[in-house]
Amino acid sequence: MIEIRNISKAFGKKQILNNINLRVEKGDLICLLGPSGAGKTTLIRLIIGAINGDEGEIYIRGNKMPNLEILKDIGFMPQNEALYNDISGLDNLRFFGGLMGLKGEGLHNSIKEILKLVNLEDDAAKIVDNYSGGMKKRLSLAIALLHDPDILILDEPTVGIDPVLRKSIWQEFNRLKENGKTIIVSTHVMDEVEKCEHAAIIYNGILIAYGAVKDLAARTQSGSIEELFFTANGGV
Ligand SMILES: Nc1ncnc2c1ncn2[C@@H]1O[C@H](COP(=O)(O)OP(=O)(O)OP(=O)(O)O)[C@@H](O)[C@H]1O
Repeated sequence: MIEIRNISKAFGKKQILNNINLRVEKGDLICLLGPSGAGKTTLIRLIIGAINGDEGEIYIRGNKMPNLEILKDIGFMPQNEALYNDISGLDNLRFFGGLMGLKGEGLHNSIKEILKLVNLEDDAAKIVDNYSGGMKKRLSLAIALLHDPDILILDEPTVGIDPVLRKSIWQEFNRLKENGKTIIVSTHVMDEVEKCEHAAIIYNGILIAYGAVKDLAARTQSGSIEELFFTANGGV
């Protein structure tokens, strides 16, 4: 479904990603886990074709990225929200929904459903400038989900979101996965990994481990994925 082949990327003299190979099957929910600066966002930007790799290729459904047709079927949530701050949350949803080809009753119903999911029903009419960080994050997630894409690529979607809502959002990711969506979620929070089926662990631009979360944890003495980082860091 999503195939990352031999991807390397440097910014200036700094090598950010080193020969990453990763295959994500349809209907998988995978976590890109890595400490801050590991290269997760860079890998995500490469997957959606926002930047080019120095080496390697990315294929989605057999199509080499970037590909405009495939992009339409991706719901992307950037780490730093790309929202219009001087209009309401509702108008942001209407605008982005329109860009994605939704209109009329379909758009209205999708917005209604999604506002419920991210718990923004009561705040939808407020100007986004007056939203808290968590509310902006939720609106950004709503925009990514609005057109019901087959593929979701979410860069740290739950940062700044309270634990109760975080739980319900993860339940929703699992429900979407059960409905056949393919989801890539980046995080640096260990406990979120356990909610994923597979995890790709990135450390200093290198994919140090990839597999089923249970298998990865079983590889370590403590049974915790965190230990993989300590091992990668020479046991420090
Ligand atoms: N456009 C750019 N130009 C130069 N350096 C960049 C650029 N984008 C990212 N970097 C550098 O690449 C490295 C990896 O950044 P990236 O944002 O991919 O990490 P990350 O794993 O997503 O981190 P975080 O969890 O903090 O978001 C960092 O050292 C960052 O400073």
